[in-house]
Amino acid sequence: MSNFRNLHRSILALFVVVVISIVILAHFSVSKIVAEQSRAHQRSISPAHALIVEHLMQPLHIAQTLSKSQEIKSLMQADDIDEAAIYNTLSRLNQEFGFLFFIASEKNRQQYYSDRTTHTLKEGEVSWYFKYKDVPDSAIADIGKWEDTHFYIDIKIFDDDGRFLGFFGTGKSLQSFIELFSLYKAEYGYDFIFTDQQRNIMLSSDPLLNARNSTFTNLENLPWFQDLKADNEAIHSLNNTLVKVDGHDYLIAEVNIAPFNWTLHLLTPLQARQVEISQGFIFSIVTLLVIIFVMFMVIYHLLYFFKQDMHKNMQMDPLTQLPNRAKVELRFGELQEQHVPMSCLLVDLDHFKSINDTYGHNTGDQVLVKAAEVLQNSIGEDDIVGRWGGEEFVILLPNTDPNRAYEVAQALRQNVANMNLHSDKFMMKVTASVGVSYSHAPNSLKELIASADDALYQAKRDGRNLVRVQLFDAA
Ligand SMILES: Nc1nc2c(ncn2[C@@H]2O[C@H](COP(=O)(O)OP(=O)(O)OP(=O)(O)O)[C@@H](O)[C@H]2O)c(=O)[nH]1
Repeated sequence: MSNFRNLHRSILALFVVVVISIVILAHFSVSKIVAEQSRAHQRSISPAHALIVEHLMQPLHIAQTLSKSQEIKSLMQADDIDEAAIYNTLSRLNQEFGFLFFIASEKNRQQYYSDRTTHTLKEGEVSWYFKYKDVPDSAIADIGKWEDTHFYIDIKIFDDDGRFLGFFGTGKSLQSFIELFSLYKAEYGYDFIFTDQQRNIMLSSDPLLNARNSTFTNLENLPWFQDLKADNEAIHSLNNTLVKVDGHDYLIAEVNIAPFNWTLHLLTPLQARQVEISQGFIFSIVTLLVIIFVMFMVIYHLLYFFKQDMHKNMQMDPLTQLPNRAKVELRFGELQEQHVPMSCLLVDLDHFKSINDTYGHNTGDQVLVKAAEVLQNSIGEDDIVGRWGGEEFVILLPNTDPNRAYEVAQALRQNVANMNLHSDKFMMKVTASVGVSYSHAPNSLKELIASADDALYQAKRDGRNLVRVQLFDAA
């Protein structure tokens, strides 16, 4: 019963451990996945912001700051435009900041670049100047100079009286953006698409989408946008939209670049993220399965040992720790199968009732334990001693003839009589009577015991503390 309680407790403890492990593991798995995702997101978004700040905002701010300088204003409002002075200023700025700078003068309708080239701003030939001149915005981002496509920031310059003097600005070769984007894409897998308000693609990490000879690709003409349109007529925002580009899933994040009235569409490839997440899940599930498997093995072994233990206990006499009747019968069966001839001894303590009555049941128990020990020590390794019931013990002596069995019985009777049972309170004398039977080929233990019992009865009748033999042979 106590074994069962122990097993019950162990299984309960294991169950609690499994549940706690699963909860902890689930918690750590989710945390790990979230952390991994946040890290990946951070790792890719931060450089995206850095890229926008460094390559779009910084030129804008530099151009805006420089456009407020008196030097630029003076050069542009002079009655006689000093071309040499303009070139000197622009090339000095170019050396200082590393960008291309330009001045587009309203006075003489000429555009001067820091590389000391000039363009005449003739209506009908140069569209941007006349297009942006009349718009209310003071800073405009544009793509132009088609033979070597550039990204331009055009800042309007006015004199102190508010008269329009032209544009001052910076430019950056589109090729340099393409190189930047491809580096970024190779490292983080993200795609960029910058669009203006009409969804014309101004810049993109896909070189095929960038403007060529004043022809812009419109975002709405892209196949994946067409697919979206098929499902949803009016698409105002693409933020958090899932799209399929060339058979791969992408998630779009939109970033508004207010100073240019542009929108950046950041396309996140989901496949890589899915792989990362599924790797995280697979790791967690494998760990979970390993834990469950280990727990299963522990429980399995626990049950196995419990069963062994139970089985052992079920075949043991709890008081004397000798095999009980069932175990003796089992051992007899094994010997019988091998046709082993054997002697059987039935040992009964004499007047045991009076021991109980005189000294109490506990002392009686101690006598039984002591007698069991003496009997065990009086027989050989291959012999079997068990408690047959009450104060009666059975001994099987395989391959032992009646003469030898008689000698063994006499010796153990003597040993019992010599048992040391003295204590401060009493001096006790215990003896045992022994009945011996023998069979060359025993048919059943019952018959063998019955003969030994007859012999034991004779021993009792003849005065106790005696050995009597009754031979028995199976027919
Ligand atoms: N202390 C104790 N006593 C037991 C146990 N099993 C049986 N007994 C007692 O053993 C006694 C056996 O008594 P009887 O069968 O009359 O035999 P006896 O007194 O030994 O007399 P004889 O066998 O004729 O010599 C009974 O009083 C039982 O209660 C046990 O496990 N512990």
